[in-house]
Amino acid sequence: MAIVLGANQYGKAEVRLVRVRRDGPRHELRDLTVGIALAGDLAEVHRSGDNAHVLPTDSQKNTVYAFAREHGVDQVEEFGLLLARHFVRSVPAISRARVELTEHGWQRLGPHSFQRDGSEIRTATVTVDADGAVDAADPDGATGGTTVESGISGLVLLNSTDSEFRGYLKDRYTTLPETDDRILATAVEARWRHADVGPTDPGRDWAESYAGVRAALVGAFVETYSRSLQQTLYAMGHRVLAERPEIAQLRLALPNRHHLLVDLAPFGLDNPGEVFVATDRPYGLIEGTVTRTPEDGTAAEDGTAAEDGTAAEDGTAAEDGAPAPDVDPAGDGGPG
Ligand SMILES: O=c1[nH]c(=O)c2[nH]c(=O)[nH]c2[nH]1
Repeated sequence: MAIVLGANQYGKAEVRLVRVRRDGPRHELRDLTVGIALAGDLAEVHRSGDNAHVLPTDSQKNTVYAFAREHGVDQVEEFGLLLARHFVRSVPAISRARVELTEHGWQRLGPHSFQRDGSEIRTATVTVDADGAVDAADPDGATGGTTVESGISGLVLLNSTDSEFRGYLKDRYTTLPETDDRILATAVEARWRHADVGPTDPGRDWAESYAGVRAALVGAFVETYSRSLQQTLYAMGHRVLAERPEIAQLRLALPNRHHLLVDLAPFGLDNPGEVFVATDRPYGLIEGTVTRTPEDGTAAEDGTAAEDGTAAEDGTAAEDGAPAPDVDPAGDGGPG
């Protein structure tokens, strides 16, 4: 029985980049964490230690900083495409580059003063393979080889009413009381894939798209009378796909940040939905993908539609499926 090298990739993780634009007295700040993973013809370094095909991860890190200086940093998707295309085009052994970007927000306090935003972060994962790295001047009609997935994490939302949970299945272990009025709170973890990003597609308005998706998610959460967080999840995903034609698919992971009504009777007090304990664990975790039905209508309608969780066969780790929620020890959750 032969022993062979399987999937492999390598790169620099968690490159911390802060870019200040000082064109005038009013500075602009971008704060990113960038991860790079390169895959391709890398068998020899694993077998014999021959490094001829290996661009050092140190060089990859330097490229991030150099590109930030040379090209600036505006939209994370754009910066990711720049880097991913660069590695596939310039390193002969590399046939696929995955660049993961996380943007940490800062609010302006003054012309050169900023306050770090709360837990909300914007993300992008850009993957380019050889088809996606064709010469910009001569794309030859190619459209494959590039995927851009944008996302948001840590968007904490709360409705203090218009949420109920009742009529659920009960077995001998069910103790949860039904409720027709509860707090519904979650920290939205969403990832969405942009449709048809071609190999030379430079021209999207990523900022407008991100703002639009975020607004659709928030709008649907706020406006949906919720009978379950599952219903709210689907309403959020549905709103995004209905309003944003550029989005092909969206995955959501919604932790149910349980808020339990405190029993104040021992103190001779009533509690008409006013005093809650926000529990942090365990918490319900509601996950789902919302996608477009193909023209032939073959998509499963029973919630079993493919989730892109299939193993990649190109020597790279599969990374899809519903996004993992931010498991923040300080986060909320609970049994209710
Ligand atoms: O919206 C909810 N969905 C559930 O599946 C569930 N399960 C539970 O205990 N509470 C809730 N709430």
